Amino acid sequence: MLEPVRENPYPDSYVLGEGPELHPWLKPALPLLGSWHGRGRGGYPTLAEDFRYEQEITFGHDGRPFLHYEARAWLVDESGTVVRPSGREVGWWRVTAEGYLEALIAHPTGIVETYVGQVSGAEIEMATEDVARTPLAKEVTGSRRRYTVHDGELTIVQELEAMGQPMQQHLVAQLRLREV
Ligand code: HEM
Repeated sequence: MLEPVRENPYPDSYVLGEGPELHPWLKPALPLLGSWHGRGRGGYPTLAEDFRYEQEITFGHDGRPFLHYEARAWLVDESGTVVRPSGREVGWWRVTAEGYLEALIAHPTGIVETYVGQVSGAEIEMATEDVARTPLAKEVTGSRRRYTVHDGELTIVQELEAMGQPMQQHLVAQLRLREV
């Protein structure tokens, strides 16, 4: 018989003041903490049509100087009716005292991106250092992201260099913090 195992003593926290104390290096990224929910629009020159989506994003921490990140999106039509699941990604955002940021983001589409960027005030900018792809993945060669928190709203603009196209916008979304 196996000994009973205790509960994980280091659960992630998504709310400031609950769970482990926030690592001081994460202070610049503090506005991101929590669970966000909102809507976006996207398109790309290789696609026949633009699209709309809804998205939920969570940023949590376990007291160490990195954020656990997860984002899930699903397509909706013009009237807001749910169409099907879409982009999904998980990762780690590593932040230093100076607000330097390194992120690792993995996609179920066979792509892993590493980013470097900067957290300054309520704005985060990052660009890919590397994009690794499995043999079946689509050709993505680079990406840039900007996250801005203003008046309780998180705006995300994402540019993509893929399918032989130059870097240009694929996604823009606005989200609000959701109580957990
Ligand atoms: C909110 C997240 C995202 C949503 C809602 C989204 C949505 C879409 C949609 C609807 C398409 C058209 C094909 C289809 O119907 O599935 C598409 C294509 C594509 N997306 Fe995204 N996407 C997201 C994130 C990403 C990310 C993070 C990347 C890169 C890592 C990416 C790269 C691509 C590529 C390469 C294509 C294919 C273009 C082509 O086949 O010509 N997408 N996306």
